[in-house]
Amino acid sequence: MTELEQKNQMVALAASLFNRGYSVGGAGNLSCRLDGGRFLVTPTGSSLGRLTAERLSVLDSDGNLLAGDKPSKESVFHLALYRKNPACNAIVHLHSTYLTALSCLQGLDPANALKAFTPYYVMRVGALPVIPYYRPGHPDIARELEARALTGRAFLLANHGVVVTGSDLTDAVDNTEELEETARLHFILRGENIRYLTDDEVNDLKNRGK
Ligand SMILES: O=C(CO)COP(=O)(O)O
Ligand SMILES: [Zn+2]
Repeated sequence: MTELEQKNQMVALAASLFNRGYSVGGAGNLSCRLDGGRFLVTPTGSSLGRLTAERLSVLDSDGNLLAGDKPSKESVFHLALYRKNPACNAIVHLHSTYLTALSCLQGLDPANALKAFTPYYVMRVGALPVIPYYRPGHPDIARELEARALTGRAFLLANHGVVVTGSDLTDAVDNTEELEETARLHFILRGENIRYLTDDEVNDLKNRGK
């Protein structure tokens, strides 16, 4: 894909998320790797529904702005995840409704906030570790994510939202949609007697991939 195609893809996927209610206002940010060790990040304060290719931020690996508007205040944690995990090529951060609701609950298992009850959750995400609360843009979010970068594909930011990685931007978006749907089902099924997948069933899915 050319750089312009990557930019146009980010604009289109962000608009698709916005138009289906996965983000509201100026919340959330997306990023992906570009060639030459550079990164494409959504500008700070921008609505995911109204991005333009020319204004997307292009950063070097130290976070210096090479082109476009001022980058997301969360670009520090995006860059930390890329630095630590070479398999991560794209990141989606959202305040989507059901995952954010989940992030506000007391007593979540810090190792996994969502126990598996459907196969696609296991195949795309697997587990959802919880990062303690820090204000948006706080540098310690990057430190916490970096420490867990190799242990999973998605992370719940307490009282804030979610961070989801992928092998490319469409993969990261697909992982995010699957995860948000799983959180929605979690709330729909609250109070019901759920049959969770067994450890054997989960391991069988992990060995097969997507
Ligand atoms: O979700 C956000 C902060 O956590 C949005 O911040 P930015 O507008 O700087 O990307
Ligand atoms: Zn946020």
